Amino acid sequence: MRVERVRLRNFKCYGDADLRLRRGVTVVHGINGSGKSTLLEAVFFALYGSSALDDRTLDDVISTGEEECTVELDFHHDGGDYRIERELRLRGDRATTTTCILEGAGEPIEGARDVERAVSELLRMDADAFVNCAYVRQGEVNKLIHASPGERQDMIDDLLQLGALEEYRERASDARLGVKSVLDGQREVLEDLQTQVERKEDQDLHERLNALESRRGEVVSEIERYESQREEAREARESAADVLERHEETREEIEELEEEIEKLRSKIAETERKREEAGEALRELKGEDEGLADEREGLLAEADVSEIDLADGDRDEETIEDRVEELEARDEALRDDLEEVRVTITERTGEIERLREEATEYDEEAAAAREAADDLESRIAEDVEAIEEREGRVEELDGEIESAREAFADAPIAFGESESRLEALEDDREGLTAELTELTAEIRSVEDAIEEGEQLREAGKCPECGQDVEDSPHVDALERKRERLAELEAELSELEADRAEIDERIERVEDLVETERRVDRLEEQRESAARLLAEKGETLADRRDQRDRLREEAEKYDEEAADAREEATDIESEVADARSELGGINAERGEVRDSLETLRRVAEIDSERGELEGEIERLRERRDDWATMNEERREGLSEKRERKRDLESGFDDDRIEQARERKAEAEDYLERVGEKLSDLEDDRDELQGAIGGIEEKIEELERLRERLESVEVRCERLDSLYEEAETLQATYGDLRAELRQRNVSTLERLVNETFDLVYRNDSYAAIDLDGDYRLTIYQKDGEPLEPEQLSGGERALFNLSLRCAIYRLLAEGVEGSAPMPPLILDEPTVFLDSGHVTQLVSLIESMREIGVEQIVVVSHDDELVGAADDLVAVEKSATSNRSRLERSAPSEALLTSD
Ligand SMILES: Nc1ncnc2c1ncn2[C@@H]1O[C@H](COP(=O)(O)OP(=O)(O)OP(=O)(O)O)[C@@H](O)[C@H]1O
Ligand SMILES: [Zn+2]
Repeated sequence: MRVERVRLRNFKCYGDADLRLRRGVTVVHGINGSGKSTLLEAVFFALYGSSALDDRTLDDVISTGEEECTVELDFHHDGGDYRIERELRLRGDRATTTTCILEGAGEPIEGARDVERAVSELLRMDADAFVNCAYVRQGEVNKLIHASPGERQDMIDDLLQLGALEEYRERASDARLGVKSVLDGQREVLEDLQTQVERKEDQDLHERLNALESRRGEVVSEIERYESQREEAREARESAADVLERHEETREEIEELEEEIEKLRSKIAETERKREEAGEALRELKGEDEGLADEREGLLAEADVSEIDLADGDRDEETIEDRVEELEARDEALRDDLEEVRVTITERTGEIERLREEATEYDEEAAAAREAADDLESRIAEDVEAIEEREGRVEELDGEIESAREAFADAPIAFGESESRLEALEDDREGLTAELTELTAEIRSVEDAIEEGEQLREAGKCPECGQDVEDSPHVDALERKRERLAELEAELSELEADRAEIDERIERVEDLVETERRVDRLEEQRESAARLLAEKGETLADRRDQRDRLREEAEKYDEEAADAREEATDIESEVADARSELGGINAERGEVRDSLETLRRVAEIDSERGELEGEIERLRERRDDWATMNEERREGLSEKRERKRDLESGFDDDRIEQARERKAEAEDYLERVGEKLSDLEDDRDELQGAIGGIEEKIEELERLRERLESVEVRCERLDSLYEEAETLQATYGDLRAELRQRNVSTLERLVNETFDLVYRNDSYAAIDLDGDYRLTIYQKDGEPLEPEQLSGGERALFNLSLRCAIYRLLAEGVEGSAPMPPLILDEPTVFLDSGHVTQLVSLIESMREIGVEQIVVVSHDDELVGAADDLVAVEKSATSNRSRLERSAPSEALLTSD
């Protein structure tokens, strides 16, 4: 067998992992707790399910915090490819297997139990055998050595398939013991039956039976005798009783007859009385009928129903009914007409009222229109007045404007120019004022110069340059300055005259400006007055139109009112007609109703008379019946009287006395014989019981004999069965011992060879394996050692050697070869020093050589790592706490050596 691929999801510490394994040695390494062992466990779990979990449960397998987990395993075995898939799911806090399927040769197998059985058969190993042989779990390296010889024997026997023979031997032994216990039971039964038969045979049952039967015969014949006598006595008593009874009957009959005769007589009298009463009633009824006939005649005479023939005696009901129906129909029709006319009157009257109201409304409307027109008329007069007044105002304003404009007639400027003229004049005046100021200043400076010059002249100096005057060129300058002053003063007065003139003109122009503004204001006033005038004019025209329209409307309303009144009058005459029609209809209806009443009464009388006739007829019939009845009764009465006479004549008192005596005698005898008989019957029943008891005992004896015979036969058969089982058991035992002996010697040889290979240079000479798989190790000096006495490392190697030997035995085949499982070792080097690790490596090598296709080892050891064909690194992510797998080849050299 070879694992090809393991896929895990949520299996313990694995989230998602997928690992392909190859032939050869694969070493799985990684730090503590990274998930190495879990990987191997997963393979084991895939194959055997919960059997691989020891005392743990399925929910331990699912990663904590997850709900489900899957394990898939692909493997190759004995030429075929197989695949197992398991899926677990948490339900509450318990996990269950939801999918378990084994696919490979043939139909897929489903269900945990069937898959486990199939895998055990396929690998020839159940879960126990797998951990004893193929899978060395962590810390279990010494398992095979620590096991007791018995356990070891079981393990190895199972591996070599010898277990089955032991099982068969045990089954044969169970069968033998089963047969034995049945046989013992049957023998006890046999003995018991034999003593019972003997005891019964000693009791003389048949003789006792004969004696009892002859006594029973005697008692029975005596009973018969008494019974026949009793029968005779009974007959005698019966015949006497008969006579007495008949006598009693006759007496009773006579009494009965007397009673009946009395009863008949009173009934006849009663019926006769009823007949008379009926005659009286008949007479009364006839009188009533005659009265009704008279009434009918009277009614018909006074009623005017001549169109039909209703003479007395001709009581044609149908004719009357037809007539009544006819009249009712007429009444109905009249009622409808009446209703119609009434409705017409009501409607028409309503119409008249409505029309009159309408006329009044028209009158009101006309009055309102006239009033509105009059209103308008007075407003029109007011308007005319206002227009005239406004026209006067406009004229007034025109005059004012005209007179204001006249001011410009002799003015130098035209209307509208005054403002600009005023501005120009003011500019001129400003210019003149500036010239004047300048001139005044000049005059002042000339006057100053003249004054200075005069002072200098008085001092004899030149007024111009201060030199002596005589020689000064400036002596004449003073004179010129005086001339200049005169010139300037003349100029000044001229300018002052100009300014006075301009001032005067400004004053005049300012007046004109004022006039212009006034004209403007007046013109504005005039314009607004004219506009108002025009508006008034328009309003006046509108009002006149409206007034005319209102007057026209008033006239139209008058006409409408007149029309409505006329129509109302017309309808009034219609209503009067309808009222007279109503009177006519009512009168006719009264007549019809009277006729109807008469006819109905006639019909009533007819039906009453019909009833009376019926009653009269019935009474007559009953009277006749009563008469017949009484006749019959009278006949019965005479018969009964005759019968009574006959019976009274046949009485005989002596015979009756005799019969009484005989009856008393018979009764006395019967009493005595009854007692005797019951005693005898008791005797007989007792005898019968005793006979029954003995007969039963005889039958039981027969049955016991039969059973005894059959139990004897069964015991014989069980004896031979027991012998067969004994032989079978011995055969299986012998076969197993023989096979085991053969295996043991082979195994011993193989263990020695393997151990030799590992411990070649050490101090051990040989290993001895006896028939019960007891292991003994011999040192070189010939001393024996128990395996437990070896050192830890030695024990580990020894154990592996033993496993290796078992593999080789499997490989060489006991009964044909079995394909070998992979060797799976979890931390096998724990107890080994480096020298022995080397030996372990060579042991592994030798396993490969004998044909173990696949070896998977969990180890930290460098040497083992070095010897691997494939390396699988396991590491756990610190963040997700999930393990991860990575496969790598250790070196090219190792790969090529594969
Ligand atoms: N159901 C589970 N869900 C999650 N983690 C689990 C579950 N069961 C066990 N583990 C964890 O799996 C981890 C791996 O255990 P495993 O025995 O495979 O480690 P290892 O690599 O063989 O370590 P060592 O070298 O110590 O033998 C442990 O840390 C354990 O806590
Ligand atoms: Zn001078």
